[in-house]
Amino acid sequence: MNEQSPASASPILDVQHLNVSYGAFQAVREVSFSVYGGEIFGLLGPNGAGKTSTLSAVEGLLKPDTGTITVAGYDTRQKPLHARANMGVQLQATSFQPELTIAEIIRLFASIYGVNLDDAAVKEKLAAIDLEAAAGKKIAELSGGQQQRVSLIISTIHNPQLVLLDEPTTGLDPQSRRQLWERMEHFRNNGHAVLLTTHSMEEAEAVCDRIAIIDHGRIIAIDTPEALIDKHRHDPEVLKAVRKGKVTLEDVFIGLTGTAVRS
Ligand SMILES: Nc1ncnc2c1ncn2[C@@H]1O[C@H](COP(=O)(O)OP(=O)(O)OP(=O)(O)O)[C@@H](O)[C@H]1O
Repeated sequence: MNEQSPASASPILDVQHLNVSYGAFQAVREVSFSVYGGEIFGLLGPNGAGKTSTLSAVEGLLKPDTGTITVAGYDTRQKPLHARANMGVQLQATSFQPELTIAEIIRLFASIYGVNLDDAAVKEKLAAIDLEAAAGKKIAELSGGQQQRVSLIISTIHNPQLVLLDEPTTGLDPQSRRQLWERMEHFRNNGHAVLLTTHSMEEAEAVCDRIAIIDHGRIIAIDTPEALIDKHRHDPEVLKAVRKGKVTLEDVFIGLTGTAVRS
């Protein structure tokens, strides 16, 4: 497995031997991976594989049974506030105050993070995602894609080293999806680390520098999308999954995780 990234020597996110349970059910089993600065890392897996549980443990929303997680060198259990200050988490539109305008919401979150944003800075942030005209609107007045873009601005308002995105492009049209990809690439190119979950193999191939495939709570492969395709292109199960002659990441994914629909 390609555990090392050439981008940077010490990881911004380091997850080691993570185990997460809900009562007697173990959802995450011995999951270990690292995400480096200058890298977009994708967590892929069938429904119920344990992706959101892993992300929630990183975010500090649920307590792992065992394992260590460090963000920018801070252990999330020993130094939760330091770790939290170095990560940006994408919130759902329902988390935003419905009575406030977009500009007010951005200013509110900026003040929570101790970031001073004047009118011009808010305008600049909105302009960067083509939402200048939405400054005076309420969140419910925006489309799903526009809401996702606002959410991304807010999650990165404190310039965190790590950005965590749980299925950030689900339901977006190709234009909105590409704009979000560009924002992710912008963070990556500025040395930040991006961790995202996705069910889109096309997305993983297009933007992820490395991916981990997780199934039944365990990581079964970590590598660049290209290396995974190369390594598994002759596997019988992958060849069975090929649809139009050319082996894709989705064929490899199906080859490795099987065709059974998860309950
Ligand atoms: N709060 C909970 N209580 C009990 N079981 C849970 C809870 N949250 C998740 N699970 C179970 O843990 C397993 C992993 O769920 P998780 O949401 O992490 O998967 P996922 O890979 O994000 O799935 P999806 O792609 O469907 O979002 C699933 O079997 C799920 O039913």
